[in-house]
Amino acid sequence: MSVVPTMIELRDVSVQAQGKVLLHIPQLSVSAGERVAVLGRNGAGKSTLLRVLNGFVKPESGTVRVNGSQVYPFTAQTSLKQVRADIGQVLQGLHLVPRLSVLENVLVGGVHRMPVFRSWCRIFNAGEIAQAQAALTAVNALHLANTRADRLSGGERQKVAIARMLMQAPRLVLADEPTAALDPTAADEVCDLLVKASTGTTLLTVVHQVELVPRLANRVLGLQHGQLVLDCPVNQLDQQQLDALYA
Ligand SMILES: Nc1ncnc2c1ncn2[C@@H]1O[C@H](COP(=O)(O)OP(=O)(O)OP(=O)(O)O)[C@@H](O)[C@H]1O
Repeated sequence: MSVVPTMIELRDVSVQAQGKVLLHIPQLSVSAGERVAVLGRNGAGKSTLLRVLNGFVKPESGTVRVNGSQVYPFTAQTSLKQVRADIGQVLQGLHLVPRLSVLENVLVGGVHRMPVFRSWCRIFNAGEIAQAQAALTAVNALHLANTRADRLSGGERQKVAIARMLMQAPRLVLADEPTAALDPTAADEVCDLLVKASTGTTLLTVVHQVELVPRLANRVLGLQHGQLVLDCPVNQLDQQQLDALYA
C-alpha cells in the first residue's frame, strides 16, 4: 500500500503580536492532494495561517513543515526560496503587476525556473511563451493576453492569477478569499478553474462564502480567535457547527 506524503505539518505553533495570540495550533497535518477550506470570522487567523506556511509570518514557537522542508524554525537545510517556488498563491484584490500585460504576468509564474539574468530582464523563450498561452487558454483568458493587468475586471484578474499559478506548477496552492468581490457567476467560474488548475496539488482556500465550500474542498478547518476549533470532512459539516464557528 502506498503512503500519501504529508504536505503540511504544524506542531505547537503559536503566533503572537503585541501580547495577543493570533494563532495557536497544537497539531495540524494535511496530506498531499487534499483540498481544504479554511473558515472563520474576520480576524480569526485564517490569513495568518497561510502566511505561516509560506514563511512570511514567523511563529514564536513550534514547528512548521511544508512539502518536506522545515519552514520554522529555520535550519541550515531550509531554502525559503525553494519552499516559496513550490507554493502558488491566489489572493484577493490587486496582486498582479499592474503595468505588465496579462501574458507577462503569467510568464512571471515561471521565473523561478529561469536563469536570474533572464528573469530580471524578462527575456522569455518561445517554449515559455507557448506554456503561458496554454495556461491562459486553460482559464478561458487567452483573448486578454495583450491587455494590461490594471485594465482587468476582478473576475478576469483571478483567472490570470490562476493561469500564473499553472505556469508556476506549484506543489501547494494557497488561495486567500479568491472569490471576494466577485458576482456569483464569476465566483462559481473562479472556484471551478481553481480546483481544476490545482489537480494533483494540495489546495488550501480561505473562503467566506460557505456555499462555495463543497466546490472547493473535501475537508474543512474552522478557526476561532486563532484556535483550530473545527476539522472535518465537508460532507460531515452541519449547520450547528457553522453557527458555532460564526457565533
Ligand atoms: N502584523 C500584525 N500585528 C498585529 N496584529 C496582527 C497582525 N497581523 C494580523 N493581526 C491580527 O491578527 C488577527 C488575525 O488576522 P488575520 O488576518 O489572520 O485574520 P483573518 O481570519 O484572515 O481575517 P479576515 O477574514 O478579516 O481576512 C486579527 O485580529 C488581526 O488584527
